[in-house]
Amino acid sequence: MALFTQLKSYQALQAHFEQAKNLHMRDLFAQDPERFNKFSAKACGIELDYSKNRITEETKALLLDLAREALVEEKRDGMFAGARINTSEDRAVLHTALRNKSGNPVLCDGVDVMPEVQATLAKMKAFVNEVHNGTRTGYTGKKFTDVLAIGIGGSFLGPKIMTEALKPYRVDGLKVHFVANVDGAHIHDVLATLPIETTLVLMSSKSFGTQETLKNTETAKAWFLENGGKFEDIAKHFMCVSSNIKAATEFGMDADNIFPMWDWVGGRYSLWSAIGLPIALALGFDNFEALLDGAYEMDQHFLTAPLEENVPALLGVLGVWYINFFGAQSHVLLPYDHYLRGFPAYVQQLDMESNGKSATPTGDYLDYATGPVIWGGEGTNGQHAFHQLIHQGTVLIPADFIMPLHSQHEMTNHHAMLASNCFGQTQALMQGKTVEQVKAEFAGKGLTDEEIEKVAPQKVFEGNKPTNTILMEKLTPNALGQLIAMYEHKVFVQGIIWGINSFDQWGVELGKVLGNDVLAKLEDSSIELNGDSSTNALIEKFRNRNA
Ligand SMILES: O=P(O)(O)OC[C@H]1O[C@](O)(CO)[C@@H](O)[C@@H]1O
Repeated sequence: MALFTQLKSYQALQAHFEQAKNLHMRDLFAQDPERFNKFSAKACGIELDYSKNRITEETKALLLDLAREALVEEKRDGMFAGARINTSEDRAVLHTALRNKSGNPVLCDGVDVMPEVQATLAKMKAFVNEVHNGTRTGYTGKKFTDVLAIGIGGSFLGPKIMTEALKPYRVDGLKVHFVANVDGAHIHDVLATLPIETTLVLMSSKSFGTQETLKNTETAKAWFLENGGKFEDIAKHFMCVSSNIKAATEFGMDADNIFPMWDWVGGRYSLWSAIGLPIALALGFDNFEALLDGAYEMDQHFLTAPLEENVPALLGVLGVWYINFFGAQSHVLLPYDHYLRGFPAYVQQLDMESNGKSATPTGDYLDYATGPVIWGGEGTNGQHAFHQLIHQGTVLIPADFIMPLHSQHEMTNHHAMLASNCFGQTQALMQGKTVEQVKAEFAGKGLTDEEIEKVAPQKVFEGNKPTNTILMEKLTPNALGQLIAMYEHKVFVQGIIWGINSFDQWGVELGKVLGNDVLAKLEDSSIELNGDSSTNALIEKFRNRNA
């Protein structure tokens, strides 16, 4: 397969870019009252307004040619059908099977994975219901009141952020707490609030080999044993989710307390598996099912909608337009919903761990940009902080504004005010403010021409800043499932266009290996310091910190 920049459609886009880069969206809107209708699309419950992008109909057609030439549709079908597209780990990529509601089999190496998926969902459901109705209790027979969920990365962000996002749907009587960081401060503070007799510890680690998670679980176990729990009570209080059943059993997990997952589920795509148990415990199994249903609906849209109306595909190619032609290096997510405030951090792992790559699966180094820096924060707070740079800074930052039309709490006029800020921001970013408008504002204020000349450029907004507005009726479990799956598929589309493997994460490995080497040296001062002078000096400082 040719590299992205060698594709015919890439060359066509490059030629088109030379004139498209000079267009201003202000003019494009003025010329065409139908622009919103032409550049908006619907995917199940999600509506995408992408009219405030620096594109024409020709740009859209050329970008979709690029997606077609890169074989996005064929590779999408391959992923859903269990092709081993994660080549460096020789794995299929089948998170979509975890929410497959079609009743059809999904084959991985000729074996249908659906019976195992369904059996695990049934086990999760039974477990969640037993915890909720009190038939599964702690060692003193009392109903569980708290869950301590331990995990990191994909075994933490999804469960934590989605539990937060769906706060209004939480069941009463069971609090879910998360610990990820190996900084002892995190688990210290959480354990201090937990009652031993009624706390369930749920450890999530696909590999069962992640240092932080193992350490935090050992600490939780020690806390349990030191505060009244007995060794024989551990099985009542400690559960885990892992694809490494052997390591989990060796660690002391009771075989019945292990929820399986599979190597064809990537960590950052795993909240749909038993990794999502904290979500199900916090919200009830029906709400977890609704999250899966929403993702399934988005899967169907991604699989069947023509690219011209395919929301994840459109988001994907628009990102490529800014990254590879305009040179954008970051992309900002701005949820105008307090409960979605953690969502940018979720998409940050999803996108950056997937597409932060610089070589192809066939061994070519890339000479073009791939995944951008993903960042963001909740609106309206960001408007009073970092939006300044998006409006008037020197770098181009495409933005996704995410806005539910209904609030979870219809407080007087709050929601109209929130929406007005969201829509007003995208309008300001698009149209900007010309120097003529600025000068007209000075008229009659008694300023000299010289003073006006000095101040005016600082008040000019260039505008022409691209934004997508992503609307949904309300942030329900179903809508959230759709939203997450939409971003998963956007990331997939971009990875295919760039010709990279979006499903491995070798970039995190070196740090883990060197971290273990350093730990040995910190714990045993007889080990010779044979690294670079900086790392040696830092280790020395730590070794001597009590001297
Ligand atoms: O679930 P595990 O195996 O503990 O891994 C946790 C996380 O670590 C990573 O490998 C990154 O360090 C992520 O991809 C993964 O989600």
